Amino acid sequence: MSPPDGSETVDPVLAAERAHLARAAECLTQMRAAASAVVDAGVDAWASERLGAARAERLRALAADPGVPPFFGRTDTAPADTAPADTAPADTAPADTAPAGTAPTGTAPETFHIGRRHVRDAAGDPVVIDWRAPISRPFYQATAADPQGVARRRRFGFSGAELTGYEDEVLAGSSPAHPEEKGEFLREEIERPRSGPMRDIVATIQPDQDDVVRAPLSESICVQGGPGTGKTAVGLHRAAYLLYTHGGQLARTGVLVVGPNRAFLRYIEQVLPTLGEVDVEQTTVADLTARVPVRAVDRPDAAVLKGDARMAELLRRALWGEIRKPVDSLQVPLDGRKYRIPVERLKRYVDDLRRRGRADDDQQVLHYAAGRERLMMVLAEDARRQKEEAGGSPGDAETRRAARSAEVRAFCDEVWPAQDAAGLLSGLWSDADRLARAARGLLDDDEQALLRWPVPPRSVRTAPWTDADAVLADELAGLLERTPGYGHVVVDEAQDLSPMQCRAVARRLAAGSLTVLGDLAQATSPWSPSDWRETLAGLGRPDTVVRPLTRGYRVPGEVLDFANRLLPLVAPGLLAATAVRSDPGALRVRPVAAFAGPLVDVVAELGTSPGSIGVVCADAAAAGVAALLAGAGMPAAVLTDDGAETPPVAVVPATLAKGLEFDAVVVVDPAAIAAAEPRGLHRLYVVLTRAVSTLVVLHRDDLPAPLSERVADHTTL
Ligand SMILES: Nc1ncnc2c1ncn2[C@@H]1O[C@H](COP(=O)(O)OP(=O)(O)OP(=O)(O)O)[C@@H](O)[C@H]1O
Repeated sequence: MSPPDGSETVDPVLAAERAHLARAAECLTQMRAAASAVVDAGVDAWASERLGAARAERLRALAADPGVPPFFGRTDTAPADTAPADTAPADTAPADTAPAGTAPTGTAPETFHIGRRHVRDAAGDPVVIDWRAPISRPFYQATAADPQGVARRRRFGFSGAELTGYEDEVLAGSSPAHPEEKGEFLREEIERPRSGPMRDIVATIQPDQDDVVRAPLSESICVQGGPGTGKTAVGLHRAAYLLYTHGGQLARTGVLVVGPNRAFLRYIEQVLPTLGEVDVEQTTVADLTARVPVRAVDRPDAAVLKGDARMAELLRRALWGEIRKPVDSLQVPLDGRKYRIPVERLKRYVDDLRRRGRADDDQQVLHYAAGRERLMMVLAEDARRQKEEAGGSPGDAETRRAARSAEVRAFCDEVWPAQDAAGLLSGLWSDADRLARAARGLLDDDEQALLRWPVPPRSVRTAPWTDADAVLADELAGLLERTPGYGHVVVDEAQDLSPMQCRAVARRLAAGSLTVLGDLAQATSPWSPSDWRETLAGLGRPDTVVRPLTRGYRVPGEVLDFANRLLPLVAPGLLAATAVRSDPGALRVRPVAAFAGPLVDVVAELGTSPGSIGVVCADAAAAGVAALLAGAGMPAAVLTDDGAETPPVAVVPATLAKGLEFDAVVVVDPAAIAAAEPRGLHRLYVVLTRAVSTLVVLHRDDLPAPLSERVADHTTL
């Protein structure tokens, strides 16, 4: 490590790097001034508005957060046989013109400072290279065995915006890095106390993570990774990378990030803006499918059934079953006369269109609502043909009028009635015969009974809609009309998606690609798969390659090993993640006679160290735990799923803990967490893997079997 800031000796390297930092900040200020000074002279109002929006966008992208330094790393290239000079940073070379992905060798040494965004000087020469540019890749990928043209990699340490130190790794033409230096920055970065939302990991992305981040846009990827292996971080950085690399294409089609709940979204939502990407839509499946006002909760067996893939066929039948066979001929008015279409021809028209609604490809299929419109036009065109055959020449406007005529409308209302998703679903749940027709051969009588409302609601709006109903209404909406798709979708905690939720995400995919993130060992929903095939097929990308991430960054080894004892029970055969850090004091397992006193003591003690605190307990206990801690004068409150701010001491209902992390975690009554739901051990596995620095487990009852072995080793309180 370099001398810390304020040491007696003035390190010339540090001084030179600080000068470069100041220069980069100055150049960024100039870039911002130049962007805001552009005027839209000589353009019309529309173009001016567009340019204004583009400029605002560019200004937002350039807005420097004073806490975020313009660069975090540097690579020095050198001719293959030349050792790097340990001197001040040379002026950066025109890095953008270097060959993609490799630093040049056999040429004069070059220096590239790597930062969150590109910074150039007044002459247009790069001062900082965007981390996503091809030339930045060796910063993440180079090793002593494969230096990729990099002679030395330098990582910078900051305190706020002030550059306080650096760590060098000599890669080419020399021995590997000094062992005591390598990895220090990674450890410090991980252990920096959390005081708010999730941070980006752009300075320390690891090679296996970088492979996922930079995979081509055309490639759909499924990342299976144990707790804290960086799946969420990698998915978000991939979104940022793709937007940088395929900006034009993705600006049109968009990128969507789907997370499990609003508490999780709130935790991750700042990562992409910090990386300069403000236009990514981040949402939950519930918000994506909010087609009906949810005001009720399904019985567990009903929820399971409503998430089942059979529901897709049931709904398809229910909707297309609304179409009736024409029973009589039709008179279509055109230009003052009526033209008769015989019933056989009407049947053929309807059948042809109905067949086109069966195609599997959502992009090719004729959607129900479009089919109705099409039928109106087909009928009007039939009349037009008849008139032409009789020597007339009706125009387009007349034909369109015929398509809208009362006669044609009445016919379509009868034969191909207009539908809306909520109304149709309400009809199914209220009308046993209608449901039975759609469910024939798919669901037995008991299953149908599970779906029906005991009392028909007074109106569609006030019906007892549930989350699972919303997903079904979204499926129907997707049959009625084409759902707009995104160019790339990142879906997190995907192991929990029901088959019907998978379909809802797949509908948003259009022709785009997918990044699926998840961990089968953390699967807590009733649909949880034992391998990824089913989920990937449900998401419409069955050929997606599954890539493992196995290095655990969040959780210290002692804690991860403890939680991993559950793995043979929760996910037999799954490769366990191994922690990159170890801390013998990180795990404390403490048997207690009652929770109240020890809990208050432990939280008070943890509160003396900086960082976030999460107290995780069974959902039913959360209010009581929060009241207890608040009563003892602590800033504790229950974490909610409405996206509200996380309290300083967050009392986390176990079912909300997924995806979250805290510097210190207290797990209260693990036996109650495990007993609270059918996949309670999976939930416990999630809960035990949320701590970055310290995990305290308070238990009154025996711990689940694999956890109680040798547990005395960790009983330190
Ligand atoms: N390369 C890295 N450098 C620094 N920190 C990292 C790195 N990779 C992951 N982390 C940190 O480790 C923690 C866990 O990452 P993340 O939440 O993305 O993991 P995950 O695999 O999604 O976990 P889980 O499945 O348990 O929710 C985060 O604080 C993240 O910032």
